[in-house]
Amino acid sequence: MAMRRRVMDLLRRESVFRITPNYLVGACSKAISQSTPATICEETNTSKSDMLVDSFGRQHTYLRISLTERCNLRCHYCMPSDGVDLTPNSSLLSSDEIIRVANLFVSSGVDKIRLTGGEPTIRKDIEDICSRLSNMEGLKSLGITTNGIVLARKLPKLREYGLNLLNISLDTLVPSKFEFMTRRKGHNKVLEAIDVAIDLGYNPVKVNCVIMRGINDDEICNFVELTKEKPINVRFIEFMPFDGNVWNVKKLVSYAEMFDIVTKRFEGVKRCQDHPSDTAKNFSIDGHRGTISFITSMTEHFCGGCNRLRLLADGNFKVCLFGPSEVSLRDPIRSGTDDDGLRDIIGAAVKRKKASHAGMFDIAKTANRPMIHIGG
Ligand SMILES: Nc1nc2c(ncn2[C@@H]2O[C@H](COP(=O)(O)OP(=O)(O)OP(=O)(O)O)[C@@H](O)[C@H]2O)c(=O)[nH]1
Ligand SMILES: C[S@@+](CC[C@H](N)C(=O)[O-])C[C@H]1O[C@@H](n2cnc3c(N)ncnc32)[C@H](O)[C@@H]1O
Ligand code: SF4
Ligand code: SF4
Repeated sequence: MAMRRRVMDLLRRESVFRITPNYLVGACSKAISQSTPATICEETNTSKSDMLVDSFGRQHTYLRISLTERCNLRCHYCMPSDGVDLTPNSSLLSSDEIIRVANLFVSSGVDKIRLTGGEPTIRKDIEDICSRLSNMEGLKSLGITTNGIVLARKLPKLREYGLNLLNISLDTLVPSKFEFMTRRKGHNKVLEAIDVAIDLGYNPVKVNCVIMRGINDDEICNFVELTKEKPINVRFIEFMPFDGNVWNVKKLVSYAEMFDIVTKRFEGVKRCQDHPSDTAKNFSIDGHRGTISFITSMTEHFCGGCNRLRLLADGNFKVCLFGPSEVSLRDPIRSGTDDDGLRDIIGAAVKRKKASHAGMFDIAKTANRPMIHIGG
């Protein structure tokens, strides 16, 4: 039975990955480019549906799926110091439920899915989920955002199962600071994961770095230095407020300030052409193999080009990272609602999406979930 499923998987994958079957991409030789999603799937004729267009005309094509509320780290900026309430396992979406919901989105025009969490790599059925998602007709990119702790070991298989976008979070190059920021050990494992990802051909490997004043703002130039030799994209992220993360405007280092720090030290910093739905403002630096970016959610939001929706591990659907409103898809699924009924619920929530977030001071006062529940 297992063998039959594997053969069926391979056959299906071959028919989806007609341009470059993923398992035929040479392990080290061929880059998995984030800008050429054709390496994972050819263009399909998936129709875009009104369900995913909001009242401001934004078409949502990117679904972030949180696979778990659990994590093997405890980052101060994400996880409240006294932990979070965990949803009982029976109330989390099963892999079949995730695939059913993802299918609804992909058949309505979503072409990019990112897995997140908590820490998505600790979910036991992650390989099965990746394999089933990457086989979906119409899905062009399947990504993950991960802390990298167990990635070096798991990445070859995940890549084989269709994972073609990789963002790894690393906030410091100093091991003792890593232990302070994450309340756990493992700095060397994250560095190893970045190198394994480069060797496997992910290009660029995106490195997410949340900058907090007095904690790691002194390392900005060291991270930029890293892009000289490594083909990575270091993304400096403005610290954002979420429930329990003791955000404070004094700890926020703005895009303007970070940019100033970088350009005072490095010459030849040039703005790249960004995609309208990018979260990041991207820059190349003369003579560097890698690039740098800034994610400016607080001081220069990018809501006008927003194409993102979120499915949380407990089955709640969230149309905005900072919007408190959520609607359960799990409950209707478990009470027998058919696909049309689910589409109605999703479409109505999308239509209620606001034009932009409320501004950093209002966000800081609004009840939302802890970041670890939302997944970024
Ligand atoms: N304000 C805002 N921030 C976001 C959104 N999506 C992601 N982020 C933040 O951007 C940072 C990086 O998130 P990632 O998980 O790497 O996702 P991404 O930036 O969409 O990644 P790419 O697909 O590589 O562009 C995190 O701090 C996220 O919380 C969004 O829709 N709005
Ligand atoms: C919530 S994590 C989940 C995925 C995975 N555990 C990881 O850390 O990459 C997703 C992203 O959100 C970022 N993040 C978490 N809390 C944040 C905050 N308060 N402000 C800005 N980014 C944050 C993390 O650095 C990470 O890149
Ligand atoms: S940022 Fe990621 S690694 Fe850190 S606590 Fe949150 S979910 Fe875990
Ligand atoms: S804050 Fe909300 S509207 Fe703005 S980019 Fe993020 S998810 Fe989209």
